[in-house]
Amino acid sequence: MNFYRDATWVLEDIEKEAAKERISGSMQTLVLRSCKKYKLKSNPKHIYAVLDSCWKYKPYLEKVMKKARILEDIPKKKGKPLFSRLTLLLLCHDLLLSKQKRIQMGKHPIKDYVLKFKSPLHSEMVKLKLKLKVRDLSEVVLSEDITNDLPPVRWIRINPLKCHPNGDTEPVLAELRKKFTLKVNEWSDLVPGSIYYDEYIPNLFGIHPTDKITAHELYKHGKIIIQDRASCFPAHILHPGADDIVIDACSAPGNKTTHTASYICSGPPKDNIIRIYAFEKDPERAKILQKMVKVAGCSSNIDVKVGDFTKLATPDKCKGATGFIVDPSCSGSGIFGRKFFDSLNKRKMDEKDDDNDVIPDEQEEFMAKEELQTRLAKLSSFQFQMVKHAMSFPAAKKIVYSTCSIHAEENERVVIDLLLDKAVQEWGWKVAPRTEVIPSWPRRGKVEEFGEVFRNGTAHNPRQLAEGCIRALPKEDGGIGFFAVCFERK
Ligand SMILES: C[S@@+](CC[C@H](N)C(=O)[O-])C[C@H]1O[C@@H](n2cnc3c(N)ncnc32)[C@H](O)[C@@H]1O
Repeated sequence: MNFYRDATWVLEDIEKEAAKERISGSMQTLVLRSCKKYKLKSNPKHIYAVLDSCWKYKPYLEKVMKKARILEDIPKKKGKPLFSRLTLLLLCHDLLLSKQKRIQMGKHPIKDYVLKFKSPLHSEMVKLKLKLKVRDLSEVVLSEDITNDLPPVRWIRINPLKCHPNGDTEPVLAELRKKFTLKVNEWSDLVPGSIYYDEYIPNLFGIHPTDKITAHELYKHGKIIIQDRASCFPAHILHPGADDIVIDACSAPGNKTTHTASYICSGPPKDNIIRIYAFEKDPERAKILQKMVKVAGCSSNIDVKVGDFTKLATPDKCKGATGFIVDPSCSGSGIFGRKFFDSLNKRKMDEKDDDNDVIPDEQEEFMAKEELQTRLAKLSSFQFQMVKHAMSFPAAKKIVYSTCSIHAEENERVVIDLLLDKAVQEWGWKVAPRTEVIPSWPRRGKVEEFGEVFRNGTAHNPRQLAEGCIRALPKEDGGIGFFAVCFERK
C-alpha cells in the first residue's frame, strides 16, 4: 500500500500543476520534485513509470470508472470517503492497463473494494475500446502523443540557389504540386497531401506535419529546405541585395545563413566573391553548417569561420559588412517537442541507478524558477554583447536580432538595454519601424516591457518600439515561438 500512497501524493501535485496555465517541468521533473518534497521511500523511477502511464490514460480511466460507478459507493468514515479518488485511479490503472493487469499490493480494504468492481470495470473498458474502434487503448494515446508533439505545420522553402539557370522557382513548385495536390488558403486547413502558400515569406510553403518530405529528391538535392516560418523572418527582414556583405554571427546549423544567401544571390551563384561571413563557435556544429551551405549550393559565396564572433569578427577581417543576422543561443523556450525531452530523460533515468538525485540540468523546462532567472540573466547579457559587437562595425546599416525564446528577458529587454547603452546611442542605432519589419504580421513586441522604461514623448515611444518587434507564439502562430527586431541607421 505504501507505494500507492506515495504515488497518490505525487499524482495530487501533478494534478495541481496541470491545472496551472503554464506547466513548469516535464513529468519526470514533477515526479522527482514531489518525491523530494515528501521524502518518499518509494523508488521515483517506479513512481514515474506508473504515473507517466496513468496520466496518459487518465481521461479514459475516469470515463470507465464513472460508468462502473466505482466512485459512488466509497465507504465513509466520519462522513469522509475512506479511499481517495486518485488512489482508486491508480489501482484501476494497474488492474486494467498495467502489463500484469493486477493490483500490486497484499490484502487491503481498498484492494478488496476495487476488486468488487472488477467485472463492471472490465466490461466498461471493452465498451470504450469498441466505441473508439481500437483493440488497445495505447492506439489512441499514441496518436494523441504524436499529434500533440508535432509542429502544426511543416514549413518548406524553395531554395532559388539550386534553381537553374536563374533562380526560377516555378519548376520546383510544379514538382511539389504533383505531391501536394490540394492548395489550402489557411495553414490551419492543412491535411495530408495539401499545401499552403505562405503570405509573409516568398517561396515558403506549409505542408501537413505528417507528410514526409525528407525522402523526396527535391529535398535531397537542396532544392527545398525545411525551415520553420518564423525562422525565415530574419533574412526576409534584412533583405540584403547584391551589393551587401552580411555577417551571420551565430550560424549553425545554417538555415538563416542559406536563406540570407538566397536574397543576395537570388539564383545559383555566378562567382566566388565572399558575400556572407558565417561565424560559429562550436566546431562540431560548424561542420553541420559547412554541409548545409554546400547542400544549399552557396559555398562559393560563404566564408565559414569557426570561433567566437565577438573575438574573431573584426571590421578588418570582414571588410564592408553592411548587414548582420544575430541569432544567438537562447533558452529555446519557444521550441516545443516535450515528448522528445520526456523520452530522452526517461532514457537517462533508466540508465541511472535507483538514486533520488537525477535532476537533469540542461533544459529550462527542468529548472526551478530561481535557476531559470539566473540562466536568463546570463543569456541576456551574452545576447546583448553579441548584438553590441555587431553594432560596432562602421559600415553596418542593418542588424536583425532574433531568438526562439518567449521570455522578455531575452527579447524586448535586450532591445531596451541596447537602446540605453551610450556607445549604441553614439553609433546612431535605432529600432526599425513596423513598416520595414513584415508590417502585415499581426503579433508584435510587448509594449508593457518598453513602457516600464520609456515614456511617450521621450526619444523612444514604447508603442512604436513594440510595433517594430515581431513575436510568434509556439503552435498558435503555426510553428515555434520566436522574436525578431531590426536595428538600423541611415
Ligand atoms: C540559435 S543557434 C543559431 C541557429 C542558426 N542561426 C540557424 O538559423 O540555423 C545559436 C548558435 O550560435 C553559436 N554560438 C554561441 N555563441 C557564439 C559565439 N560567441 N560566436 C559564434 N557562435 C556562437 C552556438 O554554437 C549555436 O550554434
